[in-house]
Amino acid sequence: MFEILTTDQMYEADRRTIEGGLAGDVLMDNAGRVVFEEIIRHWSPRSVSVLCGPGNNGGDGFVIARLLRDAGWSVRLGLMGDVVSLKGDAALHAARWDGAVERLSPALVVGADLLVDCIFGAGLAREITGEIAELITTINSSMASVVSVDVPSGVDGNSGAIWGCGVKADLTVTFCRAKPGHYLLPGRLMCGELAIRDIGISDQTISEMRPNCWRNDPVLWRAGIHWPGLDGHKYHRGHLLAFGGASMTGATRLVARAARRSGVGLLTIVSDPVALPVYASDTPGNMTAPIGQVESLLNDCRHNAFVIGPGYGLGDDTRSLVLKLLHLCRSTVLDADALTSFADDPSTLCFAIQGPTVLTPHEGEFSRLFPDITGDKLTRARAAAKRSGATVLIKGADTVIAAPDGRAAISAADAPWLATAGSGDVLAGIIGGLMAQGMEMFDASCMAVWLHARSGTDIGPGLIAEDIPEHLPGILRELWLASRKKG
Ligand SMILES: NC(=O)C1=CN([C@@H]2O[C@H](COP(=O)(O)OP(=O)(O)OC[C@H]3O[C@@H](n4cnc5c(N)ncnc54)[C@H](O)[C@@H]3O)[C@@H](O)[C@H]2O)[C@@H](O)CC1
Ligand SMILES: [K+]
Repeated sequence: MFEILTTDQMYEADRRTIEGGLAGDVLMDNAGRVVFEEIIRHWSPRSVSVLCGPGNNGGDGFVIARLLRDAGWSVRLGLMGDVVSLKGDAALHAARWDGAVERLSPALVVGADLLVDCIFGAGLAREITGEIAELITTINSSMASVVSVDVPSGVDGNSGAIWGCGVKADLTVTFCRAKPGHYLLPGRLMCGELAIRDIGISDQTISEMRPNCWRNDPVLWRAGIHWPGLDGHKYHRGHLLAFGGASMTGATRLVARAARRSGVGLLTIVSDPVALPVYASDTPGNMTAPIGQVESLLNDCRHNAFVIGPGYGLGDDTRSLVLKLLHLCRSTVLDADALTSFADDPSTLCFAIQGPTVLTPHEGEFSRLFPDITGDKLTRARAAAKRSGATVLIKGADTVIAAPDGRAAISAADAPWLATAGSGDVLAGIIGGLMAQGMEMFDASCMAVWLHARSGTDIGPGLIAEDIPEHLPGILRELWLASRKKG
């Protein structure tokens, strides 16, 4: 259930399922039935208005209305357009509804305790205007609970964008697999609780769609974790070089702490000599080295991973050091100043990326580096990954991680507490720490985002960035114990 399908993939899965022998009207009946089940699971009987659009999303509404009425609920149904204009399975299920069909209007909202939003689903293709826009405004300002079918009407299933206006749901019931728009902002904010329900489309049909986008979950990357063996040596767990700024020392101290908590064997902070005492006194396990020794440090290939950018400072020196690191083709995480230093010349950065490299921009850094790449976050992350050859992670409440080969994951975590100073530095440190231990760049990025988000939800209000590394051992222990049980 972790795959995320585009609306076209979902249409194709429906088509193949129907071709495989499950009639379309049965599929629609199944769809309506799972929504009905979710409704009776969430609410006791009350007065319901089912709001149906002109397509198959509306067709689902006729099934839901029938099942609710058969269960004894008081149901009104409104339809956009005429019943005679309905086609295919929607027409068939409309014929099975023998209650009244009202005109779809704000009048249906009055007196209803529950609204079932079946206006538009995957077929929404243009801006919502006029009467339907007014209806949506009325829905959103009513006191009634709202269930959206497939997607909240107005939300684009592929991008999460809103076509003019959108229904704000308490519960969204979607079928088979989620779509990007369920997790990408602003769509995600419109969904409320998300229920993903099986309607009879097989797992095999889904795998034939070759999905390459997932909700970020341990299932994706847990097999790629490099747990130390009993005979493990610290050098088997990598030696990360974290490049520290001369004045903003807090950022790299957080990078270092997070990398070490993620399990890296050794860590050296390399910085201007002026700041070394600060780094050296931070915690006894950190090693330090002056930037003047960088050549000899880099000649030692046991230094197998680098993190540079947080608090490092902008400019030519940063740029040339980054290019020197990239030339070595070792695991490299570029964040903050290491990215912004290339704002005037992003193609030089992209050209230099040959080895396993992760870029971790927030939205501002992303647009400075890839000003011509537009669209939703998933599309942009994929385009930037393809162009640069790096794994690109665009941070935010809906963090997207994209690999150059097109694979992508979207974080579905609910951790607003992570929006705090230093949180991004910690994330860069975890990624670097996992890559130093040998984890593949996409897996390491996904795992780091997940650990970071889990820490955010576990710690909750009051979280400061310093808390996150300290929280990692408990979560890692859970993952480790789970891996031993499976083995
Ligand atoms: N066999 C299938 O394909 C299944 C489809 N199902 C449902 O079918 C839905 C998709 O159905 P459709 O492809 O018919 O699409 P929709 O029902 O989402 O909407 C398409 C209709 O809305 C109109 N429309 C689109 N944007 C509009 C706008 N801004 N203003 C006014 N009219 C607009 C289109 O002209 C078209 O008539 C899914 O979301 C799901 O709910 C489910 O029943 C499961 C099975
Ligand atoms: K809908």
